[in-house]
Amino acid sequence: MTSAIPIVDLEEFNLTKAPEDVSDDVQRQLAAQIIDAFSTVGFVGLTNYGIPQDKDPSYFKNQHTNCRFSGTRCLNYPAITSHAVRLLFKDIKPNQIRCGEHSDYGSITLLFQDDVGGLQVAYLFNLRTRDGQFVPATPKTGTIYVNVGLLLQRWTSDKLIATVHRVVIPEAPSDREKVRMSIAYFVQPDPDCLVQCLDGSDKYEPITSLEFLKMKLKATYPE
Ligand SMILES: O=C(O)CCC(=O)C(=O)O
Ligand SMILES: [Fe+2]
Repeated sequence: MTSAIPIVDLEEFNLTKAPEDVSDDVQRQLAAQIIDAFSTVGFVGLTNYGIPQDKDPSYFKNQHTNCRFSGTRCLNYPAITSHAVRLLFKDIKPNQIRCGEHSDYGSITLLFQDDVGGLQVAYLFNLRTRDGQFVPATPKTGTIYVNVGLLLQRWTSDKLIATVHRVVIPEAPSDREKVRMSIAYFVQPDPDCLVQCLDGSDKYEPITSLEFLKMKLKATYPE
């Protein structure tokens, strides 16, 4: 079965203007269309990867009926001109960080990136010791990049490992002199969904989706 991926036509929103010159209403309409598109695409193609055969294929879909706790983040990484480099930085080191290494919290993340590059994912040689190295997640036109989140790792008792990723400043001056934009949609199961190991093991304590999200947010943003 194929499902059409909704298209948000940015032309309508005249994004050639500076963000402060686009009215709040237009920005709100655009955000609403993007969120709507993400929640329509929903939870794609996850059955059969670490998910027991006896699970109803709609099992995950049924745990994602309410997108109120899923989040959208629009990221704008400013251009770094040679002039700014001379003024502000002595030099830009290879792999200088723009967004530090982390894994996302939810079940999956759908990420749209432009063609500037810089996103890297950890390729783990050894899952136990977590030895590995960062490799580029090169942008491909017409594709959505998907991360496995920490909650899905817990759900599948580590059969699916949460993607460790980061964003670095591109090495080529022609790339870092461009603005980089990405849009991430963090898919979160329904708040009261009880996430317990699908293989029946007790590797992780059962926890509701909302409790897990709260725990992660609290650790990231302590009061
Ligand atoms: O900007 C990107 O490509 C990645 C952003 C990201 O990983 C995040 O917001 O969690
Ligand atoms: Fe992320």
